[in-house]
Amino acid sequence: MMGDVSMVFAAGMFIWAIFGQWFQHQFRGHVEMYAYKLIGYVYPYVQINFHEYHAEYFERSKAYAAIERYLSTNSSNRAKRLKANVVKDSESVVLSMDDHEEVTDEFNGVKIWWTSSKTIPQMRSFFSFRDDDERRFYRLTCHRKHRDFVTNVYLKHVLDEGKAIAIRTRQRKLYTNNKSADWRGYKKTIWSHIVFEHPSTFDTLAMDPKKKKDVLEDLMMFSKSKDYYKKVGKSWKRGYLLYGPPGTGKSSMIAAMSNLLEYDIYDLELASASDNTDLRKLLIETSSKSIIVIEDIDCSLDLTGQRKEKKEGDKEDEKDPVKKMEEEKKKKGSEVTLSGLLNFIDGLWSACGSERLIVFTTNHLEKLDPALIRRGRMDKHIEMSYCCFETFKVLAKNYLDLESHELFETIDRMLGETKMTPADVAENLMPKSYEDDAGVCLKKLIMSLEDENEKEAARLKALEDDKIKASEEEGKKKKEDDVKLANNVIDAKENDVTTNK
Ligand SMILES: Nc1ncnc2c1ncn2[C@@H]1O[C@H](COP(=O)(O)OP(=O)(O)OP(=O)(O)O)[C@@H](O)[C@H]1O
Ligand SMILES: [Mg+2]
Repeated sequence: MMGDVSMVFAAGMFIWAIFGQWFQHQFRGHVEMYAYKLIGYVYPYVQINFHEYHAEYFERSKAYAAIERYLSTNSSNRAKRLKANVVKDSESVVLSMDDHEEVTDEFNGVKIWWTSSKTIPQMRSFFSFRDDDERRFYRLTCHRKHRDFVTNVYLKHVLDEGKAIAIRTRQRKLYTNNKSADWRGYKKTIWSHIVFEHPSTFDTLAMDPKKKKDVLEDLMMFSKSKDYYKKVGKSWKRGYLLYGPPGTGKSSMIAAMSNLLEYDIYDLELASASDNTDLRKLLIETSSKSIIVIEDIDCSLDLTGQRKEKKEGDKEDEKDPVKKMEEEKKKKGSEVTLSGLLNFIDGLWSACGSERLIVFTTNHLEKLDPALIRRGRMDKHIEMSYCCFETFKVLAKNYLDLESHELFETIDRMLGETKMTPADVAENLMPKSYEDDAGVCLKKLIMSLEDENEKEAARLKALEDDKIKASEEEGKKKKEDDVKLANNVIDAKENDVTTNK
């Protein structure tokens, strides 16, 4: 009997030895699970962690960055220990919560606790991409009963606020694709940039008030129409064509647009883009909330010419592919074609970003290919023209702080007769010495206008003289021709007479 018992016991020990570990593991798992459940019943709070880096992404988490911004603005005055950071590319200092600091936020009567923490991994990975492997995270704690409110409403509010703060505090940039400024250390960047600070605004921009209001409303409408564009199935972008003589404020208008909407500017030099693929790469690298500018589009490339050239050369190319290769090799500089540019503006790739303006400027509207400026590509055509009295009044207000003056009437009349660009008017209105008061500046402008008037009159007279001279010469030539013809007829008759004899 004892023998049987000991055998059963030994077998039990044997089975335990084999499965014990497994049982232990399972058992511990169960205990932990129930412990958490128990804590769940007793501990009424929910915690959510937001890590700075996700395992599979090298990029910093956008949510973490947004929370950081939100907390630094909303709670940095409440936290006792702060961390100061100098924002890259700027001189401003941004304060944020220090590690292991806790702040309380209240939203719609709901209390939320935020702590900032970090974990240091036990084993540092051998191939570490980042300098320090500390994993920072923000931990949100809220009451269990507010869980849905916090995850659905509060977090959205935090992320939206964080995004808005980033836009408010960011410095706008002016990018260029000029090749000479292309190299940064070891890494080639397609766009290089400087901080954009241009003082031009819609207040300082002188143009017909009606036109200005129209442009302003158009821009504001665009910036608020995200949902509308989605509804109608259009990508959220808009094309503006600014045309007019040099010095009428086209570039100033672009700066004013950027200042109004707080968009970055990408100044695209078509001649620096080597081909259509390069152009596409440039497009992909632009960010949302930006203005892509191509200045003097008529001079940038002979786009129409290139297209015609290709059409004419097509048959030849088919005949002789070697010749084609040679020609291509010979071609230096940019190979951007009109179709490449059209694709850039509204091809499939152009939809990869959102909230973008594309602005073309030109001095010669008539030189542009109609396909390039049709509505849908260049949705709004804005003419910047010579200075009229309304334009002058804005300039007088800006440059001389003047709303009315006895000389205004004369200037009004003269501007009606003479064409002068706002740039020239502005130059005349600018005081050149400390003694120059408003009256002196206005007189200077009147003198300039008179000069221009005289020049214009002289030009017109010269034109008229040329015309008269040309018609006189034509008349003279006609007379000479008539005489020659008459002489020829007489000669012919005389010849007839002698032969008949
Ligand atoms: N409409 C305007 N309102 C205010 N200032 C203007 C205006 N037009 C020109 N100016 C002044 O003249 C200068 C030149 O203007 P701007 O560079 O904007 O002209 P543009 O139309 O871009 O000329 P271009 O065709 O040669 O590029 C600006 O610095 C600005 O001070
Ligand atoms: Mg310009």
